[in-house]
Amino acid sequence: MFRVEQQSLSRRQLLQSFTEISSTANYDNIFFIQDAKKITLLSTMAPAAVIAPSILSADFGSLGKECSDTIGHGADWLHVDIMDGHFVPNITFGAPVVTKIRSHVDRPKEAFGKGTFDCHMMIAEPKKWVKEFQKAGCDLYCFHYEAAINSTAAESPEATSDEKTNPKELVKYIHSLGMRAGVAIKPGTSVDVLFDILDNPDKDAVPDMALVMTVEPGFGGQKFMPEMMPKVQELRKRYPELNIEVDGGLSEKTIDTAADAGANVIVAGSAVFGAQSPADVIAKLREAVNSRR
Ligand SMILES: O=C(CO)[C@@H](O)[C@H](O)COP(=O)(O)O
Repeated sequence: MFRVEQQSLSRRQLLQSFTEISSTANYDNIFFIQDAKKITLLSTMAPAAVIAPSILSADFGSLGKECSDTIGHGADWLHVDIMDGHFVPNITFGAPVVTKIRSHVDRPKEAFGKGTFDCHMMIAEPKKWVKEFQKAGCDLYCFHYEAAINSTAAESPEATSDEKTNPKELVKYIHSLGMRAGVAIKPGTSVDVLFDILDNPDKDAVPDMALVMTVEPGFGGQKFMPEMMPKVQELRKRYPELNIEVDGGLSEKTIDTAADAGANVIVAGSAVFGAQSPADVIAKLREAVNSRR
């Protein structure tokens, strides 16, 4: 008869026999299925910190160099804010600029590796631009739930469609083009909308990351909204291994609140690009997250 058991004292020794487990595993969150003969590991560890500076706060006059310098300062990913002036009241840049800056940063060697371009698509028609951004070198295409459900399912800027975009189908489409997928929610959107998307038994349709906005999307340098933390806590409770990204107002002052709630992917624009030592800020943000694993 199988039973699920949470080990206490012997947990660490037990885990050391699983050679594939890293020595930094969070031993508190590990569950096993155990019977007389065998013990099977069910769940490993909370995901490690990922620091993703938002290049919205970089010097756009030398964006390529800003990107390579930021990776050199220890950033894991670059958070690339794409704004269309419709979904948000600001405009940044499109795929041609992403193509140019991509050549300044080595492509990640593995999924979610160093150099990942985390494209945060604050655009009204997310399905239309998937192929363009894939060609430009985007690794992780993160669209807004609110934009998807209010937009059409046309697959290119030239195409038209009356059909509405289904977020699950959009995730599948992004995956089919070899990218990772993220789904973002604005401050006014309930976290509940993500559960149906994340609980899908069709794994191709399940996003690789959830982004909880901690400011209204559109501009850098805004004040962090701690009232968004219950959304992060709920996601972390339900999905211990999910990449949960927070974006807006993250700094050395607010990181503890976000890390306590369970966020592991930290976007920071003005805090990194406005710092005397971006490397120190990146290291402190990372330490705050990893110290809670
Ligand atoms: O998506 C956005 C704004 O819409 C963010 O990525 C900001 O660029 C973050 O900037 P800071 O709040 O960290 O300065």
